[in-house]
Amino acid sequence: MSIEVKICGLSEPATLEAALGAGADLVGLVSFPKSPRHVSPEKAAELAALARGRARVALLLVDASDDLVGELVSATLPDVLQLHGDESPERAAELRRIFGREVWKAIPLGAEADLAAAELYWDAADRVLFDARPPQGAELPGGNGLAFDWELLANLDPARPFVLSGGLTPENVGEAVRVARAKTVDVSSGVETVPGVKDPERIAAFVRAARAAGPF
Ligand SMILES: O=C(O)c1ccccc1NCC(=O)[C@H](O)[C@H](O)COP(=O)(O)O
Repeated sequence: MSIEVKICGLSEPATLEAALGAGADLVGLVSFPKSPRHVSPEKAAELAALARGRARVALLLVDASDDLVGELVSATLPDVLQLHGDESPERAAELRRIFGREVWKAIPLGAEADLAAAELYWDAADRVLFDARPPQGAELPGGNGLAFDWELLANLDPARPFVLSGGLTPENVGEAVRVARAKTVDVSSGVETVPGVKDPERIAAFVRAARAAGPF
């Protein structure tokens, strides 16, 4: 099975097309106003329509209300709700039940002890997305371009459906996949020239490098 690739934080039709053309399996649309990748419901609807039938669409949410989730789901018809805030297992399960979408829960990893949090979500969510724990006081809960020690995942039950994320780049994704034994990878900063500006060549290079790394 080839490595599944998600390109996150797409905000313009041209770079979304670049991700689709590169063969991304999923595209991520961020709804978080503090993010340089934030898109309005209208822009998200435009981008999701371009992706439909060509890649799955993940909606990035941070402790969003039912009203906001409902507005965004109606606008984008996403395949995945990725929860990147402090959503509890109960909230994750509730959103999955209400909106009938796959739910991925982001778990910040800084040390081995952080893995325990993932155990709470394997039933409540469809996948756990391991991302680097942001520094204290960071503006963003994700999209920081920070990597964690991939060895932390080396002993994870390979049957667990997880996504490897955090500080990945075209240059390091191969090693990351092999060390973490990841089947799915996710990137945002590593395919940008400046925060929020995706680079088509780096997107293509990332997809190529990820595909070349698997299957292991
Ligand atoms: O990307 C953002 O700006 C963002 C903002 C708020 C919550 C989540 C966000 N991104 C979530 C993602 O899935 C990113 O791809 C993931 O955190 C990895 O980011 P990076 O380390 O920049 O590749």
